[in-house]
Amino acid sequence: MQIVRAEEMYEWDRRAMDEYGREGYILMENAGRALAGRIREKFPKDEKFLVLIGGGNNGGDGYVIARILKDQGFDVTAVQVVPDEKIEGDALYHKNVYTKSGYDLAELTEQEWNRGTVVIDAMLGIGVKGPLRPPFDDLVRDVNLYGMHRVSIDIPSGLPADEGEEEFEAVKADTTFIVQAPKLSLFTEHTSGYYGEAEVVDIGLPPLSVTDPAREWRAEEDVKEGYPRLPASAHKGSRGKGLLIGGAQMMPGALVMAAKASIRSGAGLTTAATVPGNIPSAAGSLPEVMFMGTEEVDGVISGIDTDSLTGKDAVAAGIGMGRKEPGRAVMETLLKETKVPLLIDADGLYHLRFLLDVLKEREEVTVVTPHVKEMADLTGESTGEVKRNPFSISSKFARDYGVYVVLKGPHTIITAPDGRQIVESSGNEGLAKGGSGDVLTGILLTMLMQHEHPLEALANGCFLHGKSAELLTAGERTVYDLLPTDVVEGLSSVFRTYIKE
Ligand SMILES: NC(=O)C1=CN([C@@H]2O[C@H](COP(=O)(O)OP(=O)(O)OC[C@H]3O[C@@H](n4cnc5c(N)ncnc54)[C@H](OP(=O)(O)O)[C@@H]3O)[C@@H](O)[C@H]2O)[C@@H](O)CC1
Ligand SMILES: Nc1ncnc2c1ncn2[C@@H]1O[C@H](COP(=O)(O)OP(=O)(O)O)[C@@H](O)[C@H]1O
Ligand SMILES: [K+]
Repeated sequence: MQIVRAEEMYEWDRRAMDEYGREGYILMENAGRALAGRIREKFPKDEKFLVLIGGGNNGGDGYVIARILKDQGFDVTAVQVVPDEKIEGDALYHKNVYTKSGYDLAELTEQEWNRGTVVIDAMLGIGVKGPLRPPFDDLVRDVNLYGMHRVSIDIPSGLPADEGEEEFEAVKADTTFIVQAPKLSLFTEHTSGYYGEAEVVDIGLPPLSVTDPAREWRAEEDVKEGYPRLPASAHKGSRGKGLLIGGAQMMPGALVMAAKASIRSGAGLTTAATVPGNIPSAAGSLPEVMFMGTEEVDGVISGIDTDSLTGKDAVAAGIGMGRKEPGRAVMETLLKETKVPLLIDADGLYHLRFLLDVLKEREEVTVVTPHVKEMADLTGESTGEVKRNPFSISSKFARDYGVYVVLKGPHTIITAPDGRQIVESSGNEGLAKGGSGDVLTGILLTMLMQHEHPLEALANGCFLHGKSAELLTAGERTVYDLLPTDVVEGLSSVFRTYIKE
């Protein structure tokens, strides 16, 4: 499903009209009808609806919804919250249809606020600009104040559609029925909560690609389709030989979790390279994994035998590695000498910020997997800026350095060097625990070895990781007690439910 900026949504609508011969008022009828259909399915007939209608096309959708719900016998009070001269074009057409149907408009009184049980917010859509002007400033506050179930049409009124906006006041919706395609603000941290439960409603616009390069929200079905099959003739070489490098003396756990995740997610053979002191205990808990000692200074990795890179299908480095000086040279060697896909995570990202010129020179596939803070450190932006602009900041970094970026969070944004983006939303707050990222690294290492296209590999890996958490917390675990090691074990159910033929 395409994710759009406001201007791309307008472009989609414009092309539907200008190039595909669809009339604007018919598109609005279709939109309102589809939205009313979802409202009807969601709410019982004894609800009392208060429809608030603004002065643009969002209000036009509101007129259609109010009419259709009334046609079908629902208890609806409709209020136009702007003066008559503000209603124009397709919205005016539908206002006329509404009034010719014999339906009234009401004044917004205390009584109406108290009578309604569901408020339909069709005041402002993606056309909102700047701080709210009267009467919307008070109306938005009132909608949030009264105890009705709040249903926003397309977008909670006042909320920006795109990323980047810092100051706004908006309806805090319980439910948002998004028109045709999700907007960027559904995925950014400071705005996504305003949508409440969000559902995208297909209003029947012709399928046109309006985002270039593509920006896509992953659906579960896409995962199965793009997942490489495991033939009966598979052997360990064909499933991938991976190398994981990390783990300082005080941090052996990260590497153990990543290695376990790597073999559980299907790697043929995983080798873990770490400081020699960690090997006896780690090897005891992971009999399927091969271990290799690195050079060591002060308990951290200070060098790696580059022969160990030969014969590998992918390499992941940086987890639990520590931030001491010797790590930087190790990362530099890896960037220069790894001729297969190289994934860099955690402390590896810390060192990477001093090696950006080396990164730029590197020609083979490189993946970085930062969370927001690591992304901020890599780019020199503040964490606030990264949170507000995750799409554009990821995209710029990916293009500038020719890398794949996995910006982790509740909605993980995966960007290819050409700017294509996939949003993976599986997972839940149970994953907000030290070690979740290490598990993801192990899974992604395996995915990179088994998929033809890195973008697909990364999206599928994030799906396995997130879905494992979801399935576990739907069953025996809760978001409170879920452990990263559980997520590794939970991979079996994800494969059984979503991947297996
Ligand atoms: N066209 C499409 O692609 C499709 C559009 N569709 C639907 O149309 C919606 C977009 O409609 P839109 O473009 O008419 O804008 P919209 O959100 O109604 O706002 C404009 C109104 O808001 C006002 N206003 C703005 N800022 C304000 C502020 N700060 N404070 C106060 N007022 C402010 C502005 O007032 P003005 O500046 O003119 O005084 C004007 O009256 C979209 O969300 C979806 O629901 C779908 O049906 C199908 C595809
Ligand atoms: N609230 C959340 N909802 C969904 N996924 C989450 C949430 N919090 C964290 N995650 C996921 O958990 C992982 C955490 O990675 P990271 O921040 O590197 O953790 P750590 O460094 O502690 O291992 C990422 O894949 C991220 O997408
Ligand atoms: K709205």
